[in-house]
Amino acid sequence: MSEKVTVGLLGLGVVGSGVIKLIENHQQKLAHQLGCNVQVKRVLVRDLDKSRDVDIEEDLLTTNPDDVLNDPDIDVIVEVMGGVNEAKDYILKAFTSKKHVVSANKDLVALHGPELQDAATHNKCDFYYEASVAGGIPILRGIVDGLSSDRIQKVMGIVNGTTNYILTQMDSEGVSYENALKEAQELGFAEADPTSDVEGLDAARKMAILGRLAFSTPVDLEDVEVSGIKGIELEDLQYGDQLGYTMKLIGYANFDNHELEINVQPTLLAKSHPLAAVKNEFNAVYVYGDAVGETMFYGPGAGSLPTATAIVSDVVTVIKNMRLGVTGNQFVEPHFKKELKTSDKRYAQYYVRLFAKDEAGVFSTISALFHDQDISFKRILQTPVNKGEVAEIIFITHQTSLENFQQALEKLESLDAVLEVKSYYKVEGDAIS
Ligand SMILES: NC(=O)C1=CN([C@@H]2O[C@H](COP(=O)(O)OP(=O)(O)OC[C@H]3O[C@@H](n4cnc5c(N)ncnc54)[C@H](OP(=O)(O)O)[C@@H]3O)[C@@H](O)[C@H]2O)C=CC1
Ligand SMILES: N[C@@H](CC=O)C(=O)O
Repeated sequence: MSEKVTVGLLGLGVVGSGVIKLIENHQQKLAHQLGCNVQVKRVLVRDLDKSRDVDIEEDLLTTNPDDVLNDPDIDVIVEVMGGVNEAKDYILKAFTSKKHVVSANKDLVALHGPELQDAATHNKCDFYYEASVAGGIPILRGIVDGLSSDRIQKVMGIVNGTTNYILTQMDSEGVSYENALKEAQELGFAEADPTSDVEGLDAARKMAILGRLAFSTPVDLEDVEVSGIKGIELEDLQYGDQLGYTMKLIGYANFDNHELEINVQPTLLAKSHPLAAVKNEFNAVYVYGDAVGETMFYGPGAGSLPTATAIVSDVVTVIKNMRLGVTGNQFVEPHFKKELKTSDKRYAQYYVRLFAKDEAGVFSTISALFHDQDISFKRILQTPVNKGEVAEIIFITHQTSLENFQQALEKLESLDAVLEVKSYYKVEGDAIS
């Protein structure tokens, strides 16, 4: 193998700048472990005149993708431009030109990962995308290599740094939702359009990728039920806190008997739960395997250098494969068929907050209604508001099927005494009361 391996970069934003810095700053270590230098040869950007967060020779930059994709000297393409269609085209072109690809693009991998993998295999190229899930945490390697001998049953994670940052800032610093989001954007955690962060879609994409790899089953993005953090009110965080819970946007995937439950939703976690301690832009993924039991992977889930670490580590793997004359990937050939779990088989506890007329017997009516659905309450708070005319009632249920909970909720909303069901969230773990 030659004395240097050349990289073509597609994108020089938050992550791309980190890749340049990391390759430069760790050149000695990289050369030592690889026996060759790693050099970035061309960089695709949209705007040549934009000021950059990194020192880079001007003539490395280009707005013509062919300058990168058709350069015969470039061995590895690093795609950190984001978006779906153009990025997909460029990656397919790279494979056709027999170039290996490393990508951070979860939007693309969640939607077209299997197709891109097929193209990579067909062209005998590597395709790695560690940075697409949980930024700097080597979770895909952890699952595909570290736990390859085990049968993974459950994956639960905080996989979006932006929403975790917002919830932490709202909860512990009393910062408003809008200001916390602005800070997350300024710090470079949020996507170019942060809607996908706050509406849970970014986390859903990561859960689709995790689900595929953890359970060796095909998981489509549409399989993931999603709700985001937009509607969460400060009151829910405060009542949650009072009851011993912390609000987190949780990605949840469970696979047993070929039945898959996979979703992303705001969840009240018992403060004793290991994921409850994960703050700000940090991510953590909890993996439960048949043999290993509980494991947790923790670290920065977004940001320039943490994400660059995952990317450059993928580049190192590619170069090691080149040296060995083999190709590799993060892919696990799906060998289990799956059905999505129906609501009668999905069990959880729930938090409900509602306003009701503050009249005699109202709470026993509500409790009887839930009892009829086989649901009992484990914690209750009741506060008079509006000079005692209205009661704000908060309760947490014991475990119930989603089907029973949804039916109870529907009946609750039609009760005369109930003025408004304000919010309801899944609850995970047991708070110490
Ligand atoms: N930010 C983060 O913490 C993380 C991001 N990711 C993923 O990494 C990828 C990059 O994210 P990030 O660095 O934050 O994004 P940025 O928006 O900061 O950077 C995107 C870069 O790509 C260039 N670019 C975008 N579209 C085109 C195009 N059509 N043609 C040429 N150049 C283009 C932009 O050029 P120009 O600068 O000229 O505008 C810019 O340099 C995304 O897929 C993201 O989801 C993954 C993990 C963490
Ligand atoms: N916007 C994403 C960036 C990393 O994937 C996040 O906030 O986690």
